Amino acid sequence: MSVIAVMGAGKIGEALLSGLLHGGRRPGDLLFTERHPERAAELTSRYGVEAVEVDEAAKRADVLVVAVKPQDIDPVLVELAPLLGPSSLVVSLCAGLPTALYERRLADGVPVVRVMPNTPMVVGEAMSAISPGRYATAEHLALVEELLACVGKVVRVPESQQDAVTALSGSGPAYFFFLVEAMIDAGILLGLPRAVAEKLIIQSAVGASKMLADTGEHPVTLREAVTSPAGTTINAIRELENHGVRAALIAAIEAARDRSVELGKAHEDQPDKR
Ligand SMILES: NC(=O)C1=CN([C@@H]2O[C@H](COP(=O)(O)OP(=O)(O)OC[C@H]3O[C@@H](n4cnc5c(N)ncnc54)[C@H](OP(=O)(O)O)[C@@H]3O)[C@@H](O)[C@H]2O)C=CC1
Ligand SMILES: O=C(O)[C@@H]1CCC=N1
Repeated sequence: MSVIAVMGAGKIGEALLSGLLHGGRRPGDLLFTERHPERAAELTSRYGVEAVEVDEAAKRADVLVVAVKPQDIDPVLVELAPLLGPSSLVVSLCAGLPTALYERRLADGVPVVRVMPNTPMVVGEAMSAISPGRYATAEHLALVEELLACVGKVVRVPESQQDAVTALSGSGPAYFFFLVEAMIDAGILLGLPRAVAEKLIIQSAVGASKMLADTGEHPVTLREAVTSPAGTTINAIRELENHGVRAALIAAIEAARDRSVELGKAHEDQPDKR
């Protein structure tokens, strides 16, 4: 089985470690790098996974998963450049960063797969989209797909769609959490105890998600089934439309896509390997 090293065990890096362990990977097949010793010790005691230095990760791992913030990528690439060759596999989870950035900065032939996952990985319900760089083969892509299938669903997309994917499903869980938060606030306004409002809304979100996933029905059909003639729901829908919620969501997701593009361009002034 491949050894996987996660570089940068923050929110998504930890979600990946924990998701892979839940999905049946053994702690001995996983490694991570982390710059704060206390955080490294905490993760090792929680998951039984070894923290290593970058050179050790590059030596021992078949797959190096880069999970640092896009703003932190430059020193990571400088560190990795002398350590990796065509037999390595780099998997980038970083929003906005194109595979071409890695290819410019690492040795010729180092295969890179760009992935946009999301945090439901911690409960085995990630949505990940994967795209190969110029040196990644069908086998590399299949390996990454198999790895991510342990922690949720996987789709293959052309890399040109990754900024849109990032805005839609990478950030997507945050939009749902935001809606849930706002709906709980509405319950408080209507005089419900907070614990009751939370229970009502969270279970409604779980039920609605399950209907979307299990029935195969279009969201419009499912919404229409809730919306009785001259009933309560249509009054709420009219207010949502009056307040431009649909347009706000479209504009929000477009802004997230634009930021992803911007994050990718921020490294263009760094020197290439030659
Ligand atoms: N959070 C999410 O929902 C998603 C995030 N992503 C992507 O995943 C990446 C990580 O995001 P997220 O987990 O939210 O961010 P975090 O800041 O939580 O995690 C990044 C981690 O990388 C560490 N780090 C930075 N530089 C190094 C280094 N040189 N060596 C080792 N560790 C390092 C950071 O340490 P320190 O604390 O010292 O900064 C931090 O622990 C980003 O590129 C993001 O675009 C993708 C999909 C979803
Ligand atoms: O907010 C971000 O930049 C990261 C990428 C997608 C989700 N979180």
